Amino acid sequence: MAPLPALITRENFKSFLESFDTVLTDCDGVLWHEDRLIGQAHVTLNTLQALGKKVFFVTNNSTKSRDDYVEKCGRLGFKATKEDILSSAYVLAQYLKQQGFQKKVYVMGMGGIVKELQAEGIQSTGGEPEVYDGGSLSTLMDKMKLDPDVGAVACGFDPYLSYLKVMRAASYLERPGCLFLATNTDERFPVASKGLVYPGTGCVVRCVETVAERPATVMGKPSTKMFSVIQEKNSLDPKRTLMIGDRCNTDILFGKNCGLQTLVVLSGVTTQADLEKWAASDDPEQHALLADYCLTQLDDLLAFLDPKQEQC
Ligand SMILES: C[C@H](OP(=O)(O)O)C(=O)O
Ligand SMILES: [Mg+2]
Repeated sequence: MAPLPALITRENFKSFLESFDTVLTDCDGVLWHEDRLIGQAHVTLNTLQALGKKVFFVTNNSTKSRDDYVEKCGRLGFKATKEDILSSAYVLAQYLKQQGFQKKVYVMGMGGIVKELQAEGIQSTGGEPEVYDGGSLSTLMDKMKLDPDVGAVACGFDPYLSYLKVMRAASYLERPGCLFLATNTDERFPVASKGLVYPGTGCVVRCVETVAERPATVMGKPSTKMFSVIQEKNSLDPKRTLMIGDRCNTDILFGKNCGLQTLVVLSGVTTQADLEKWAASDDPEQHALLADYCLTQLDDLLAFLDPKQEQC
């Protein structure tokens, strides 16, 4: 057994608010679902910023560049500069920069990865559809040409996942020293409608890992790399930093791996039933998924915050 996350109430709100200086907030499932704002998440963060809290946006979503996220945040009413945004695509490009990587990257993913690599002067190939045309495997082998300059494979969310792309990635990974990087391994996107399930980046990464017979190095949450990149330009006190997320095996685990306070919201993938299952378990790995605090959704805080910052 383990204690459930504490609900934030009028009684404990003041001590909660005074316990942190910085917020790291997840995006999909906390702030928005694709392009749809979740409640008044923007008013909540803007109010916290007006109270002097520093806010960083930390997303495993590699489909967009930081510039794209600055535009999205502005459009949805959030206050964010490029320096406030950490995406898994940005962390991947920083990782290769720190490795002094000079070759080319084969990208299974979208524009976010390509743009962040370009920003660091790193060349890439891939990033577009490659569809199997029904030919024999030997025909495929004859037709497939590999780029001699590729020295790394980067797997991100790729809606054009295909047999040929997995074949290409795994073939590059046969090369001695070829790096194998993944932006994240989230199993699903936190968008559920009409009983449909939206596969996340995890299916792309696990597919290539299976064929390559080797694990990828994961850049996004729960890895602490995202926090290390923030700390290169800031000196945050982990104990006075709050991580807010909707997925416990990435966001909350990331917060715990970095020594942060953690708050889970139930507006994304995690449900109250999940929390009760993990709390009732005897498995320490399930206990590790339990956050310090819980809210149904982020803007529940507005019940205690006055958007005009007149504290109750
Ligand atoms: C859903 C997740 O994005 P995040 O919740 O980290 O913003 C992802 O892109 O797989
Ligand atoms: Mg999320």
